[in-house]
Order: sequence, then C-alpha cells, then structure tokens
Amino acid sequence: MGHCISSLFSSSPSKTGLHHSHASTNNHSNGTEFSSSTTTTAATSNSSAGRRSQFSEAISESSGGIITDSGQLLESPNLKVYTFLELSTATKNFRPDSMLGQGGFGKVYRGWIDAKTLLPSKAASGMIVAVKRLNSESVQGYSEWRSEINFLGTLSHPNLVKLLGYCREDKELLLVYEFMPKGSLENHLFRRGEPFPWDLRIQIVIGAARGLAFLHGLPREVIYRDFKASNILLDSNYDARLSDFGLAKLGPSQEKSHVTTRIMGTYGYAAPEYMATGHLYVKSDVYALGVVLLEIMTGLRAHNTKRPNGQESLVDWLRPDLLSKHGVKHIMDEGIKGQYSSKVAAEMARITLSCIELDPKNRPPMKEVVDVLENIQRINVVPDRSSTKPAVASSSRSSPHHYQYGYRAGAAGAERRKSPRPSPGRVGVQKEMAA
Ligand SMILES: Nc1ncnc2c1ncn2[C@@H]1O[C@H](COP(=O)(O)OP(=O)(O)OP(=O)(O)O)[C@@H](O)[C@H]1O
Repeated sequence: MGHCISSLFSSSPSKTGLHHSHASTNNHSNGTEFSSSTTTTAATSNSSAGRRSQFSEAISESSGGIITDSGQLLESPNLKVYTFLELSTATKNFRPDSMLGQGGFGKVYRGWIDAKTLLPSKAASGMIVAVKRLNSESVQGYSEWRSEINFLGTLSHPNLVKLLGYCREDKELLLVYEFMPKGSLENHLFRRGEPFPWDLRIQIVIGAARGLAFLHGLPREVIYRDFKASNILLDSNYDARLSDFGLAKLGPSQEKSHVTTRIMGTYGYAAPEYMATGHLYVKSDVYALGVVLLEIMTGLRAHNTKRPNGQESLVDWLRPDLLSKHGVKHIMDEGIKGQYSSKVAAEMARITLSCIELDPKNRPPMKEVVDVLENIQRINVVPDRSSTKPAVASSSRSSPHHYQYGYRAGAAGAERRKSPRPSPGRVGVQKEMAA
C-alpha cells in the first residue's frame, strides 16, 4: 500500500498539502503517494467477501467466472476469515523479529499456517505467509483493506500476489498473503553493492506487465493505479507478482475516464494527465510501467529529492536522452554493462518513450507492451557474457541461481553515479491518511 502524497484535486493541482508520515523499515524510495475519493466505485462492504459480490459482477459484467489468458475472475472470493487471535498466534504475537517490512498503511509480518487448513501452525512448520496489519485508526486504511479484498479476492493470475484471507475484529484490519521470498523489485534494483542482473530486470518487468495486461483486459477493466517497483513482489524464481490493490479502481463502463476528486499515487510514477486533471485511464498504468522501464534501464529511482534540481523526476530528467543512441548509452546503468546488446538498449528506449508519452492516447495498450518486451528479451544476444559481472545465464529462467539474494537497507548504489549526494533510500516518505 502506498506512501501517499496527497493533493486535493483542483484544475491546477497543488503539490502542497503533503503529509510526512512514516519512514519505512525496508529500503524504500522517496516514493510518495496521493489519495482519492472517486466518483464511481463498485466496491462492496467487507461482508461481501464470502460470496459472489456485486464487485465481481461489476468486473465481469456478465454471470459466471471470466478466464482471460492464464488469469481468472473467480465466481466467488475464496478467502479464509481469520480471528485476530489466530493471526497473533501465526506471527508469534506480531513480534518485531517477525516483521518483513512496513508500508504506508501498516506493518507486514512473517507468519506460519498449515498448508491444508490455513490455520496457524508452529513456526517452521507448515507454510510461511505475509500478514499485513493495517493501522486501524486510518479511514484510508479501511478503504484500502476493503479494496484489496474485493480485487484480490476475485482476481487470479500468475502475476498477481495471492490473498489467502483476512481479519476484521474491532479496530483490527489484517490481510494474509502468500509469502514472496525474494522481496520486491525495489529491494534489488536500488540496493547497494552487486547490481541486479539485466536478465532478471527484464524477466520481472515482463511478468509485471502481464499482470497489468490481465487487469486491463477484463470485461470491466481494472486500473491498478499504483504501479511501482516496491509493489512488484518476487517469488522464488524472481517472477513478478503485483501486490497492493488498495488504490485499484474499476475502469469506467464506457469510453470515459475516471475522474477523481483527490489524486492518489506515487510521485514519479503518476501519469501527468492524472496529476493535472484527476482523469484516470488504463493508460495511466502504461505510463507508470514506462517509469519502471526507465528505472530498470538506469538503476535510478523514479523520484528522488536528493538529486540536484531538475533531476528529481527521472522521466523529466532523462526523457531527452531516450531520443538518441548516444543518450541511451549514457543513461544505461553502468553496473550491468555487457549484459545487454545495443539493439536491446535502443528497443528499450523506444518502448519506454512511447509508454511515457504525455498524451495517454499515444501510449500503447498493455498487451502490445508485453509483446514488445518479450521480443526484447528474445533478441538479447550478448557475445561474451563470461566477462560480465555478475555472471548471468542467457536464459532468464536460470538466472536466479546466479544471483545472491539479500536485503541491504540503505542507498541505491546506482544513484551514486548520477547524484553528487548519495540517496539515503526511502526516507521522508510522505503519506496521507485521508479522512
Ligand atoms: N506477500 C509478501 N511477501 C513477502 N514480503 C512482503 C509481502 N507483502 C509485503 N511484504 C514486505 O512488506 C513490505 C511492506 O509492504 P506494503 O505493501 O505494506 O508496503 P510497500 O508496498 O512497500 O509500500 P507502500 O505503502 O509505499 O506501497 C514490502 O516492501 C515487502 O518487503
């Protein structure tokens, strides 16, 4: 869920009214989000979570479960309802050493449950889950919790994180997810030390784009709205799973855009038309994907206030470089030199540029982006990869075996190259808890 920059929408959106809230315990960027109340939403109350809801009907706009590609719209959410006591037991009473990370709306803990019954089990037996405990005072937290249940309870796709269950007891709001052992793309891309291999970067972004294409391809399209490196979680094969549907919205039923009265999202990733007018389209997600493409090319964060003036926004700063071969060569992350061909860099620049087009109509549909990225992955023939560091296999699937995983909190190594001052990581995170 998001660290929010909130700006109440007006015809000339203000960037004031930003609220500092929490500094995350993991390696968060300077990412900031903004919040919304929308004119249209079909979300139902949490009581609908156990049966076919108006919500899933709104997505399918027909009876019966919808299946698209490898994804599925379930007839009815199949989520386990937990008691607070059960989740306390599963997480050893939310002990600090069980904590996996912290987002804008609460803390995430490691828990153990029985794989069959999904009931709490002893630590080190059964399966690991991630238990998100939301800040109970926050009204925004409640709406994000409900949105997460509505979307992840009815949507199933290999590139979406699985929600297993939830709990609402008194003021406590919790969500139980399958555990993603490799953390997030953000953790890998911006950590100090060994650069994250190109093969994995492209594999991950393709998976994430497939997840978005699934959402956009539903009969009633879903706008994810919070696409960013920290919301791309990774399974044991480094395959991407989108998490955090707290800000997701059902698209308008006709060829219209959503109009939001309050802008929500993350600085650096939010599409300019959304920031300026509050109009939200599936193409706003395409823009955010373009920003992540630029992040994986450069190893730099979408938004970093520690960079010099004019360089805070990665897109504004580097867009001109994407137009020339020389510029592209200059901006590519030095740490992965030799792992991609010049053709790949040029093609990446081309698709990135079209995703970050200012006019949403000029951005390609997500399905097309997936096709282009898959082609880029195929054409990456690098003559002598044995000389590159770290060693990567030509098949992205086998790459994880060559990459030592581990969290390292702190600055993004690659930022050192571009910025006179190293980035301190995600500090000064701002979030609005909208009332
Ligand atoms: N299913 C999961 N498996 C493993 N770790 C997880 C899982 N979900 C979340 N985490 C960890 O918890 C951290 C916090 O997640 P959360 O979704 O609350 O916030 P975030 O996405 O990092 O930040 P933001 O609130 O800005 O979106 C993540 O960065 C990740 O390290």
